[in-house]
Amino acid sequence: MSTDTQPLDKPVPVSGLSIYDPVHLGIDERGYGVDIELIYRNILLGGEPGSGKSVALNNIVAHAAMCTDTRLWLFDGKQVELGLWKSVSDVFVGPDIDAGLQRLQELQRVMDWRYDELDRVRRRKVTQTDPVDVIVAVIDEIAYYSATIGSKEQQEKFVRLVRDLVARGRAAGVIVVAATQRPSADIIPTSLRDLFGFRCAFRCTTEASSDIILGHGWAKQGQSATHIAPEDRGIGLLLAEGGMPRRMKSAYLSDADIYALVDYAHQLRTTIAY
Ligand SMILES: Nc1ncnc2c1ncn2[C@@H]1O[C@H](COP(=O)(O)OP(=O)(O)OP(=O)(O)O)[C@@H](O)[C@H]1O
Repeated sequence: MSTDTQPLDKPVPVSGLSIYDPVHLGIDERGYGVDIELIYRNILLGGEPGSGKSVALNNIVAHAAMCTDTRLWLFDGKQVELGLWKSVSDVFVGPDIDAGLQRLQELQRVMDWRYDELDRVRRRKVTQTDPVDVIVAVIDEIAYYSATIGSKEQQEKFVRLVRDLVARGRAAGVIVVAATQRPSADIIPTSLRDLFGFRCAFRCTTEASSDIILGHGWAKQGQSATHIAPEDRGIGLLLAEGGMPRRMKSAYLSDADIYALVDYAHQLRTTIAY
């Protein structure tokens, strides 16, 4: 008889991931896994409605939720895209610009405080051995806060705060993951786009909008998300700083998968003090 079964009254041991581990996004055209090193980076995802941004985001959120060294801050204007993760998030902001601004300002203060601490101990960045949790801030959909709800002043403030977090957050352990279904110059100005180390363009209707996500000139070189067929949901061009866009298909997590992952993340976050 096997002796390695767990008595039912004993908690099942769980172990978590780290945000310093590569994050699995999907597979490329040759069938190789697409994993990204998100630590010290930010990622922007864009594409037309229904092109697969939220499915891709869920992979990143799933990884972050499984991490015992990560805080999850979710900003979801539609509430339901990231809503399944709400119970394991540390902060969840719905369609409320005041709450969005308040939380971003809080995050900015955390970042500034961390830089003061780094400066005090003469260090450049937080590392895995520091007793500091990385904060992953996921914003879906960025245009909802920057162009749809609130006053113009509030929208501009939201963009200013996001820009500052994307520009300065990385070394302080603040990672921004942002998605938009409106890849236009007013929503994603070049100065903001260029701060994202990873950019992923899902299907776009124009070469201009594909370039707004990936960077100017890629469409002319044949790298355009307009080439992705409308029925190819979940396929995108992933660009890593300094590289070539890589065609990939994101991994798909069904709602049932997400429920199971949320349960697991819940167990992790309540049994492992972090
Ligand atoms: N990687 C994938 N594998 C299989 N199906 C996918 C994949 N990505 C997307 N889909 C399908 O496409 C649908 C739309 O995807 P998703 O919700 O991610 O789009 P979106 O770009 O976030 O849309 P919106 O901008 O309207 O929020 C999904 O519900 C799913 O059926």
